[in-house]
Amino acid sequence: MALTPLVYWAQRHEEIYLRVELTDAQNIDVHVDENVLHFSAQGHGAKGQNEYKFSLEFLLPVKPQVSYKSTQRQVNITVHKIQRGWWEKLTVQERKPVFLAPDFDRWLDESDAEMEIREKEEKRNRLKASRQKEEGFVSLKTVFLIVYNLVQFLGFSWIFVNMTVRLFIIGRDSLYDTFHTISDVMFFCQILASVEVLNAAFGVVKTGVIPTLIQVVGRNFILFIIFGSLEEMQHKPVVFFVFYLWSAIEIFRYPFYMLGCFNTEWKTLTWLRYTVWMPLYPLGVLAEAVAVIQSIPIFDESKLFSIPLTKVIGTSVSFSYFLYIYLVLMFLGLFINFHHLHKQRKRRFRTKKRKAN
Ligand SMILES: CCCCCCCCCCCCC[C@@H](O)CC(=O)SCCNC(=O)CCNC(=O)[C@H](O)C(C)(C)COP(=O)(O)OP(=O)(O)OC[C@H]1O[C@@H](n2cnc3c(N)ncnc32)[C@H](O)[C@@H]1OP(=O)(O)O
Repeated sequence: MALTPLVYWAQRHEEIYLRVELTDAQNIDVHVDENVLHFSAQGHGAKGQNEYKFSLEFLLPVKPQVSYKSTQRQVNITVHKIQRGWWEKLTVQERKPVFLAPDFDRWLDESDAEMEIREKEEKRNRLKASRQKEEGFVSLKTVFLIVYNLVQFLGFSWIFVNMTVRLFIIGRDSLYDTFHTISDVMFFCQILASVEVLNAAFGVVKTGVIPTLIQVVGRNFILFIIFGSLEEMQHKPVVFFVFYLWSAIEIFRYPFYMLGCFNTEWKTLTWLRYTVWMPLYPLGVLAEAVAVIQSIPIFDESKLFSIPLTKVIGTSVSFSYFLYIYLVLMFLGLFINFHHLHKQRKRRFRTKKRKAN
């Protein structure tokens, strides 16, 4: 004989929740027919293992589609009201069916339910607003990076093309006045490159702060201290080699970054960005080392940046001591950045290969 299970109910403005107390329910049949919910299942209820059944005629119209979920301990049924609203009671009968009781775990009165809706809506709005803010930030960041990379690309392209054309037209003589023709743009690009350290530090781009700092500080030291402060250095051919090697990588690196901002890739450019540094980096460090070595006697003679000591010792510490230390640091910097670039190259080509598989 079919028995009636215990049924607990609660409501929201749009739904009715029913909890049927049956463990390990099987052969469950739940449907709504002419606004009456019919339930039948086999399971373990108040009267042991048996077949359990019940019907409920709802107070107001509900949608015929019902959803239910059976767990080890109970069957949870959700019925959707056709019209949003708060019901005074669940069924049309005058007297509440004996097997039916409020589900106090889910029970809310009308004002609590409204509060719940409002809270949900507020949460949704907050989530939407934060997503919009994030999207706004992402697009602002992308515009900033595009402009930055474009300016650097134009600057370094101007340097590279200008030096190449001058080498072809003037020949070897062009090596001696590189600083006077190129340095203004180089100063501009290298000062601007300091932004890259901030980008790395604040997570604007996914890269390490140390390699970027080494790159920016290293180049600016050569540009401002070695070339910028010693007029004697400015006419030396080493300026040409340093500037040429610096700009030769940047004419690939910045357009590569720019395409990345548009989520686009040009394979040849990617290959050039992650390959050309291999010969250029050691050559660049070598050229910078030559410039530092050439500047040592000039600093010794001019005593520029030397540290005066007290009269007792009667001498000063030449800046060249710092330059010897710097030469060691340069090769340490070369090692760190070579390793970093090698890692970036492997990561780039490994992920590419994995995507292709
Ligand atoms: C701590 C104080 C130290 C004092 C040190 C004194 C010692 C100095 C020694 C100095 C030696 C320097 C010698 C040097 O000047 C010589 C030369 O430059 S010779 C010429 C050859 N040089 C080069 O090839 C190096 C060029 N430079 C670089 O590659 C970078 O500056 C470097 C930081 C070294 C490496 O770049 P990065 O880490 O950024 O690698 P990725 O390009 O793979 O980028 C990583 C991801 O970030 C995205 N990204 C980076 N920047 C941007 C950007 N501006 N816009 C958009 N996106 C960017 C990039 O797309 C990568 O993302 P994803 O992987 O998702 O694609």
